[in-house]
Amino acid sequence: MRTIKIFDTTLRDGEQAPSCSMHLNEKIEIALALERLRVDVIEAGFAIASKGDFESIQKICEVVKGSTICSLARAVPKDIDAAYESLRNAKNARIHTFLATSPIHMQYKLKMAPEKVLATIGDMVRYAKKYLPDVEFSAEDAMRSEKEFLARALEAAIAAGATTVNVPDTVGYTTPMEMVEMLKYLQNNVRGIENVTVSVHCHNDLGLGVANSLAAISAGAGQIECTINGLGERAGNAAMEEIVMGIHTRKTYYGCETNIDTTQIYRSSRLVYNLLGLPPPINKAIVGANAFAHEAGIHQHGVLANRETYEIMTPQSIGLLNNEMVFGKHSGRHAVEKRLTELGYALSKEEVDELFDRFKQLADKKKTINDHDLEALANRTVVDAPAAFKLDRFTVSCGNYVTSSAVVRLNHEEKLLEEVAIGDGPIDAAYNAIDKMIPAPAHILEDYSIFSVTEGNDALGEVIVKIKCGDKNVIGRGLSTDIIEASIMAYVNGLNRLL
Ligand SMILES: CC(=O)SCCNC(=O)CCNC(=O)[C@H](O)C(C)(C)COP(=O)(O)OP(=O)(O)OC[C@H]1O[C@@H](n2cnc3c(N)ncnc32)[C@H](O)[C@@H]1OP(=O)(O)O
Ligand SMILES: CC(C)C(=O)C(=O)O
Repeated sequence: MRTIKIFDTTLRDGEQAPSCSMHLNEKIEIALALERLRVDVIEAGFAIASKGDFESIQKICEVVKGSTICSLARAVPKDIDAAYESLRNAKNARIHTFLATSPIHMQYKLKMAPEKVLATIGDMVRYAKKYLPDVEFSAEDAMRSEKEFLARALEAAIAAGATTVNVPDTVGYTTPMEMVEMLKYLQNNVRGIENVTVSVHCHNDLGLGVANSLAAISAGAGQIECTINGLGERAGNAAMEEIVMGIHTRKTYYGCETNIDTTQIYRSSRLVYNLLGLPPPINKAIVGANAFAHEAGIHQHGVLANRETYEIMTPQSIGLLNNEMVFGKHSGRHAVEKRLTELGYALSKEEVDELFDRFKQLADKKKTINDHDLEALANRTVVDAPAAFKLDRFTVSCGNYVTSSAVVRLNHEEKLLEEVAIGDGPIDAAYNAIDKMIPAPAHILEDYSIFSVTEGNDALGEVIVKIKCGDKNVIGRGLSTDIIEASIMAYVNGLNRLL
C-alpha cells in the first residue's frame, strides 16, 4: 500500500489568510502539534519575507526534529540563500522554490518570456541543490498552464535535481477530472517523473480543494499539500483533516495510507482555531461540533441499533474521547494531569502547576469542569504571553439609564495601580480605565467576540479581542465564568502581548 506524504503549509500559506498572522510562540505551538500529528513535511515559512518569518523557521528547526522542515523561496538566489540560512539547524530540511508557468502569470506578473522561465527553473533548482539534497519545485498556477509547457517546466526542474515536483492549483480553478487528466498527461510526458515525488497543492476558491487533492491521489500523486482547518490565502487551502480522514476512511478505495496520527486531529484543529481567535464552524467536516451529532429521530434510531448506520468514522479516531470525565473542586492534580495527557496535551511541570491553580479558581465558581473547560485552560496555558500587568479586581456600574463606569485595579511588578473611567457600557468603561494604566503604543480595538465554552448557567465564557497597532495585530484572550471579567482579562492579555 502506498504511503502519501502530508506536507503541511499552515505556517506559510495558512498564514497568508487575511488577519491570520501568527507570533513566534504561536507558530512553535502549531509546529509541535504538526510534529505530534506526524506530518511528513512542515512548511515553516517564507524566509525572505521578514525577519520574523526567518527567525520562526530557525526556531522551529531547533525544536522540531520529527518532520522535515521546509522554507519557501522565489526562483531568485537571495530567496534561496535566506531559505537555506533559516534551515541550517534542521535535522531534515527542504528548500521549496517556485516560479509561475501560466501564460497570464508569465506575461503580466513576472514579465518573463517562456524560454527564460524554463532556464530560470533549471538554474534556481541547481542553485538550491548546492545547499541541500531535498529540493521541491512548484510550477505556480500549474492548472492554468499549457500542459506541454508545464511538462517542459517540470522536466527542467527534474533534470536540475528537484526531488519533488508540485502541481499547484493556485487559484482553485480546476476540477477533479481535469486534475486526473493533467497528472496522467505529466506522467506520460515528463522525462524522469517516475523518479521523483509528484505533489499537488489545491486551493479552495470553488470549494473543490479537498476533492481535487483526493483525485490527484487516485492519479498517482505521492504528496499532498494542505493546511489545518483549510486555512489559507482567500478561500483557503485543502483541509488536512478532511484529506487524511478521507484516505483513512476509504483506505481500500484509494489504496493508500498516510503517516498521520489521526487521534491528534481534533486537538490540533482546536489549537489553530483558538490561536487565531476563530470560532470553529459547527458544520465543519471532521472537526465541527456537529460532525458526530445526531438529532433526527430516524438517525438516532439507526445509530442506537448500529452506530455504523450513520457514522462512517468514530469520534475516537480523531481524538475525541468517549469516556467523558467530570472534575470539580475536589479533584486532584494527578487526575487533571492524566486527563490532559489523554486529551493530547504534553505540558511541562510549570505549565501544569500554573494550569492547576487556574483550575482550582474555576472549580470554586463552576460546579463541574469537563473536557472543553480543560481544553480552554490548556490552550491558554500553551500560548500565553508573560503578563507584565495582571487583573487584581474590578467593579462596574451600568444600567440602561445611567452612564457606565468602571474601577479597575491592576497588579504591575508587585505594585497596585487603580483607575476609574466611564464608557459606552461596562466593558468600554473598563477598557478606558485599563488604557490609562497600561502604557501600550497607540492602538485600536478591532474586534471583540465572546463564546461560551460549555453549556449551562455557569458556563465558562471565552472572550477574544483583536487589537491593531500600526501594521501589527495581536489577539488577547480571557476566560472566566463572568463575562465582564473575561472581557477585562482578554484586553489586559492583548495589551501585555503588545508590550
Ligand atoms: C502562490 C503563493 O502563495 S506565492 C507566496 C506568496 N506569499 C507572499 O507573497 C508572502 C511573502 N511575500 C513578501 O513578503 C514579499 O512579497 C517579498 C519579500 C517576497 C517580495 O517583496 P517585494 O520585493 O516588495 O516585491 P513585491 O511583493 O512587491 O513583488 C514581487 C516581486 O517578485 C517577483 N516574483 C514573484 N514570484 C516570483 C518567483 N516565483 N520567482 C521570482 N520572482 C518572483 C515579481 O515579479 C515581483 O518582481 P518585481 O519586484 O521585479 O516586479
Ligand atoms: C508556492 C505555491 C506552492 C503556492 O502557494 C500556490 O501555488 O498556491
